[in-house]
Amino acid sequence: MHDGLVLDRVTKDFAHTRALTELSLSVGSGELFGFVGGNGAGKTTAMRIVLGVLAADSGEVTWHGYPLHLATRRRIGYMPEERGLYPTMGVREQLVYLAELHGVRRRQASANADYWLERVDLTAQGRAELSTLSLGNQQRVQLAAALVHDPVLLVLDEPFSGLDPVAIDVMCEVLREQAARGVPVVFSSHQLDLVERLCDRVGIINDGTLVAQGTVEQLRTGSTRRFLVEVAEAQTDWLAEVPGARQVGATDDAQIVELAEGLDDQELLRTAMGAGTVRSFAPYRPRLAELFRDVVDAPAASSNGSQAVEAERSTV
Ligand SMILES: Nc1ncnc2c1ncn2[C@@H]1O[C@H](COP(=O)(O)OP(=O)(O)OP(=O)(O)O)[C@@H](O)[C@H]1O
Repeated sequence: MHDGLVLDRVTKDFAHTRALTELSLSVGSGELFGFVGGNGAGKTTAMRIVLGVLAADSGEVTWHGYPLHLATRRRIGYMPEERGLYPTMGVREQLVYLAELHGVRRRQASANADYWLERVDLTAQGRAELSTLSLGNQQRVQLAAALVHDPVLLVLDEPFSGLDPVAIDVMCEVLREQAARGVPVVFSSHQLDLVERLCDRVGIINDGTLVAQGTVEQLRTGSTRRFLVEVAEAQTDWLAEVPGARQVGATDDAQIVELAEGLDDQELLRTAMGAGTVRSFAPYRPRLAELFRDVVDAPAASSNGSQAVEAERSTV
């Protein structure tokens, strides 16, 4: 049995599109899981299936080892991409209403609404109609709405979009806090620097298929075919002496070298040492943004999602 949320080989077709193909991922208790993928990759569809807004064509969603039923779904804190609050209703009034809708008693609902309004720094706007708030502040209300009923699971669709830097910090703090309380937190984002900073684990989805899943560390160290090589006073074009090696990038001081499959990295090192003074030689650890581009640009990697998932690392 797996604790927390599990999606097991979830597939979803729309009329002319396969949105998800055997998507499997898990988010354990207290884990912050970042869900990244290009536009139309299938993130929102997967989240809607977790929420029960959409039904999967096949596959299963479980919670602590059992099918996710309505009572648990009511206890999910959800921030939908299309932000579904009531524009003409007062801010505080709707937070209380939403908490009650999720089964919280009136007195507690009021206390929770006040608490979350303060946390997102909107106490002064509590009586205002939602639509009179700026978009970023409406987004802060969305966060409060996702949390006002003390959720057991948080599912947030692009929670950071449109937030100012202060609100981003508040969001990060709140997500970390919720995870520390044991709540599994899954959120999608295109801000990969934030995902990298914040998440325990990351899943990369491309065209409805999960192409990599693992800790940021696992993903970054996964591509051992690339090396950072710094050779001082090197003869020009020393790399040409190593068959199957090519430069794919550079930093200020070093070359990023990719070795073809099956070639010996020590051969690369020996040639580098013969060419000049080797100041550094290490596996190259790409940033998440770079990994993402590589994974999304590689058609072969995306065509076999299950293999990539089992490997728990990027295939690039
Ligand atoms: N209700 C729908 N009817 C038909 N096709 C849909 C529907 N909802 C989503 N799709 C299609 O399913 C695919 C996945 O869309 P989805 O919204 O899940 O992607 P996403 O990863 O959330 O993208 P974005 O980052 O742009 O929000 C897309 O090809 C989309 O056009």
